[in-house]
Amino acid sequence: MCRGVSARLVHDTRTAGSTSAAGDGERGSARPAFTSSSAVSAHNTASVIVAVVEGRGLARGEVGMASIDLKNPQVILSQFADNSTYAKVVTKLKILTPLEIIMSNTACDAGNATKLFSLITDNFKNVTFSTVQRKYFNETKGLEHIEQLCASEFSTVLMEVQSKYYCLAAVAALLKYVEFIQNSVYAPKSLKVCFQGSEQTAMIDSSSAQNLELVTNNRDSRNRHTLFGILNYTKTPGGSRRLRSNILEPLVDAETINTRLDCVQELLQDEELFFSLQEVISRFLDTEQLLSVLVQLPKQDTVKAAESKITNLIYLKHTLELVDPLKAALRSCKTPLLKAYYSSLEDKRFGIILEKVKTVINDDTRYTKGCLNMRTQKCYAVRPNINEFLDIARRTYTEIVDDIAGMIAQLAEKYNLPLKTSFSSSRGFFIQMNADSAVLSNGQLPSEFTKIMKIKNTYSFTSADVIKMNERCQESLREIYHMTYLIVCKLLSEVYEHIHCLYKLSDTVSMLDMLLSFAHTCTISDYVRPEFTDTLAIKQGWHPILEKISLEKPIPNNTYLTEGSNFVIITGPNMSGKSTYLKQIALCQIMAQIGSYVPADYSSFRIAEQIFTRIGMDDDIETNASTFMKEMKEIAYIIQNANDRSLIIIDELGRGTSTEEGIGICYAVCEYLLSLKAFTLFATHFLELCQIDALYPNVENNHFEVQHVRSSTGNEEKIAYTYTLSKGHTEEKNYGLKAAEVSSLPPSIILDAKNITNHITRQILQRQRSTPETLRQRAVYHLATRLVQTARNSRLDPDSLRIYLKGLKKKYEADCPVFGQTEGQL
Ligand SMILES: Nc1ncnc2c1ncn2[C@@H]1O[C@H](COP(=O)(O)OP(=O)(O)OP(=O)(O)O)[C@@H](O)[C@H]1O
Repeated sequence: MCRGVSARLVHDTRTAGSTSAAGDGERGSARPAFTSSSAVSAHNTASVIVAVVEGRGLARGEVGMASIDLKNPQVILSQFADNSTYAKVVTKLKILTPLEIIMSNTACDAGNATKLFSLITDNFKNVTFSTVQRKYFNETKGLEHIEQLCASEFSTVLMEVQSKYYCLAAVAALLKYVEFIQNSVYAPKSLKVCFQGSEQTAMIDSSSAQNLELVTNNRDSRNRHTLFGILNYTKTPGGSRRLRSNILEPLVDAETINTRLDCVQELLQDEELFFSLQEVISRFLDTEQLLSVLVQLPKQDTVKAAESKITNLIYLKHTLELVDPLKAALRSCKTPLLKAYYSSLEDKRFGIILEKVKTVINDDTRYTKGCLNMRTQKCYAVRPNINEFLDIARRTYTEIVDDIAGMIAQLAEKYNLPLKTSFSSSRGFFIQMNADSAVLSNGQLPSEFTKIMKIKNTYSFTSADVIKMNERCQESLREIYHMTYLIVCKLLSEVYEHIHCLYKLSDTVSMLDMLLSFAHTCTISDYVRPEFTDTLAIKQGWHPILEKISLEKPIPNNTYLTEGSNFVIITGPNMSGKSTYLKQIALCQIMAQIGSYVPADYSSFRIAEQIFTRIGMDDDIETNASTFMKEMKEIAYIIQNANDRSLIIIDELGRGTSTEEGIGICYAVCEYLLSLKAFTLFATHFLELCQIDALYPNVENNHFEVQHVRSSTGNEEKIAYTYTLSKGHTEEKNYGLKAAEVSSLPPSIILDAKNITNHITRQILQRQRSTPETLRQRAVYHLATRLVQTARNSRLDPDSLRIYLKGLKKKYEADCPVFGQTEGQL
């Protein structure tokens, strides 16, 4: 075991289960030198293995990744330059939710872990972590693997990756590792391989995904009150996986998003299409997993491997038989994407495979629920007269099953008890009896019965004879499976060349499932189709998760951000609705960018390339970071990564330090963000910050209104929340003190606090009152930015536009220096 890893594992108090051995890892030789910590994965359903490798020396920071889903035979390669926080690597890994991460042993050589190694092991404490000798990260081998394993329709990926050494090195180690743990190899030309840079999707860092409760609820991980939970009406595992990954990585291409939205619209308008499609889609099994097993060639023929291949052939037949009904459901569709899916189903290979399958498999063999039913289907899957020994073995099996039933009937007669023959995959055949309808002598079952269990009012037990018969039954079943397996393998080898059409099918099914799910959500709540422009405008939008949680519909609010007004400060007393409003905007933006309708009366979005949030949460006890340090880290991350196309949500900043310092930090951060054209929404309790609009005319102040209601006695005043956003900053003063009054603080302290607060407020306001000069600058700025926008929207040719904009800049820069800076890139 690599010392670095073992040291860490002891430190992390994780169980260290080593499987290390030397050797070159070739087939038949000693195992490759893999070192693994056997920490149980938190994600029981996780099935993705990821290999990560980083360049050395000058290439440090260049990261290659390769992942494969054991339930979906798709290899995803990526390579990118990351900064010193390795935010991209961590975000990508969080999205993949790996079962296991593998890295080179040199990443933790002699206890000297690289920064990337430490970051990954710290961030993914519940994920199994393994190291592999560096020699397996071999880019030449990686390229060979891809050439050999990639299905021909995806082979253009070779052009994309042939000079991307790090992702090729990662894939070499990954495939070697999978061969080792699965004891199987992938069939030649069977894998879907694709390259994903980090550009085609919007980036949402992992803490923003957590703040916004995109896929996991912060209080209870099983709670469905997340964006994923409210959008997930999918019927297949593939559809649900697709929805989840889309939420975490929304699209950035408006055209693609609009083609999805067209489909959702058609599904909403055509009820028959919606219901017929939903009915067919819900009959599909996990097509991706099916493909995964079909393309793996076991290195040893075990009964388990045989049984699973037969099951998968039955699933394959079931899946192929759904192609025609799916086509029929899509026949009259109108939108381009649905039409494209319809044409993809016209692929002749579906028919060819099904015909071949039917020459060997009985027509009435199908996927059924219940383990005994499925066992019978597997036994009789192959047509009679293909192998006479198989036919004999099946007759024997039937006789044994009949004998067991006869034997239990005889026992029932002998003891005059209502005995039933039952079956479970773990016990095989056994006896069951309803306790209420049985009369037992001495209240005891006859001594012949063993392994007695009673659950509620049902007894389960067996007898020595039944056990013996079960063994005979298993023996004949093994024979049947073995002979069937040989026939199935021959059949599969004949259909392999056509099997890649299933990649298209699984893609079609998961996408249709996700789009149906979006349409389904709209039938439950009144969502609207979003538009994509240069403006973020939401009319009467509401928080989609709050709508599900609360009994009444949330109070809707408007949002408006545009280039000339791209920074909104939001103020209001505690509990007035600021955080909810901020999260609602980010959630609507994500919903729009995945092709879903959004909770609003009207909505228009500017595509966001990155969505950042800094939302005040409790201290992170786990990482022992103080509130303040956590805030600083999060804000530093935003500053390092934000660009002109970002959406930035900041919910309070500078809380963990003194007020003056807090205001200072907020002010400096705002000024930096104001130098970008990003859309920023900033909620704060520091009312001093609202004065920044005097200097920066692209800043808008909004606040949440509250009302003051007198109690019936007229002695007390209470705050009533309206959750309604209004222009300007809040006029509410000392609401913290009002909250303190309700607490048990002594009245003398509250009185002192009020006096001191009033004094400081007067001083600050005097210093910051707007001068006539700043008011004039604001007016000039508004006029100039409006002129810029009008010119941009006009049909001026690029040269004339450039000259006109230059002229504007020259004319207004002297009167309003801020205009010169913010519109400097005219
Ligand atoms: N638009 C709305 N409609 C109905 N209820 C709302 C709305 N917005 C917020 N609420 C309710 O008010 C509660 C408090 O809202 P929120 O946490 O957003 O306030 P806040 O202003 O951020 O408070 P603080 O400043 O203390 O963080 C929410 O939990 C929610 O139940």
